[in-house]
Amino acid sequence: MIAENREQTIFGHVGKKIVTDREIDIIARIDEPLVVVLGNMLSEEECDELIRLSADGLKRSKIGTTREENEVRTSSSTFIDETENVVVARIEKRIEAVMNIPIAHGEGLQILRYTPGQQYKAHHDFFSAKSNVTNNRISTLVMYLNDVEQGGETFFPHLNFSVAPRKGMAVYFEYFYNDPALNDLTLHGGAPVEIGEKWVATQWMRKQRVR
Ligand SMILES: O=C(O)CCC(=O)C(=O)O
Ligand SMILES: [Fe+2]
Repeated sequence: MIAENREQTIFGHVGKKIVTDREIDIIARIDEPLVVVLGNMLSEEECDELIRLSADGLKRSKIGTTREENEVRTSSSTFIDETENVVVARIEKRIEAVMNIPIAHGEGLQILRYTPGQQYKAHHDFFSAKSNVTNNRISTLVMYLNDVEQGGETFFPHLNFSVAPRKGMAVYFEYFYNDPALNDLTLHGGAPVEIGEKWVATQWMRKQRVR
């Protein structure tokens, strides 16, 4: 498809950098659906702080609206609700700038921890039409909080694309296109961790504010 015919995106950044309180690098992008690999999203200290804050709250992940334990995602997860924390507040400001949406549209940062063998099978982050969710998700930022020795890539099977986790880096994608086929192409998952652990922080944004 030629550029002029592209659908409008939420992420408005062009060029090599996004200047926030940090200079974030735009390392790679696929244009439709938009998938962007970002460098220097978080400092090492910020990654460590998010892991530290979540350590107490981690429990086996619950997914979907039924909150049943499920084999689609075998990692442990917790939501960070410490919005008072200065590090969390600073990161949320930066996320707003990168995702180009007020943080009030966000569900709160979710921290996931995968141990060897754990994975998140291919899924969409938006809820299907038949789920009757009115305020659906529209975009995702997955931030890598540590280096994984082997495995744990975020993969997009329809795009033949995958991102290897690297501490401080992130992958952004959006699925608010008029053309449902483009949204469907954002199918993605977290490949099984083979050696080491994998920690990520995910921010999902909704069409309307939630807080
Ligand atoms: O762990 C990953 O690489 C992907 C995480 C993910 O898909 C999500 O949190 O929605
Ligand atoms: Fe996801």
